Amino acid sequence: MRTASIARDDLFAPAMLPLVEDAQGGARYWPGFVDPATARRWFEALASGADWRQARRPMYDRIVDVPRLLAGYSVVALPDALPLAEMLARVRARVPAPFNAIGLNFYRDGRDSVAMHGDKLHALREGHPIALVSLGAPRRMLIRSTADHADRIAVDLAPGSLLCMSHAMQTSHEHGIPKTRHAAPRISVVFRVHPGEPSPA
Ligand SMILES: O=C(O)CCC(=O)C(=O)O
Ligand SMILES: [Fe+2]
Repeated sequence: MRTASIARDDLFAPAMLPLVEDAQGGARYWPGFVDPATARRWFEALASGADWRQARRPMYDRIVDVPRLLAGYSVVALPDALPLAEMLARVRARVPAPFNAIGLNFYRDGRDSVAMHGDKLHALREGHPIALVSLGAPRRMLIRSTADHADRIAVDLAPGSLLCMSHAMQTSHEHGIPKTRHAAPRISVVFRVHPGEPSPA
């Protein structure tokens, strides 16, 4: 397993780290996408102001809580009280895609997680990437090849970082945030291009 971990104050840290290569840009990671004060301000505003909900899903013969809180917004109806329009503009300046949907995940502690998965292709417009901003405490993401699970990368997603994953990678690879012993709260904000929704100009 390769591990991509970069200290925030590492003067020699690269601005962008390629994690996976493919014809659509693969996975690229910007550890210092925004400054720490901005990342803190975004975290506080979203933690207290987003419309968090506890989703439930069937697992075998039971209904269980999804192990994290979720929120979601269309970019045509962003609440003024949240910094999502500002975040969208910053993300689009780095990753120019017509993002029209924003999904948020709240990992309250180390027990919250997301299982290894590829994002659902029917919910993504062909050819467009996914951009993911991390806020709050760092958490480790695992990325592995769907064909060869031993081919794995671990990246410690830092607050204020941006991870961009190609559309093609949602079938060639899986990603997830495993449970961990100790973790302070983290929010991830995921920008996607949904097929059925209007896109901004
Ligand atoms: O929280 C993360 O960094 C990953 C979230 C994710 O994979 C998803 O929302 O599909
Ligand atoms: Fe995902």
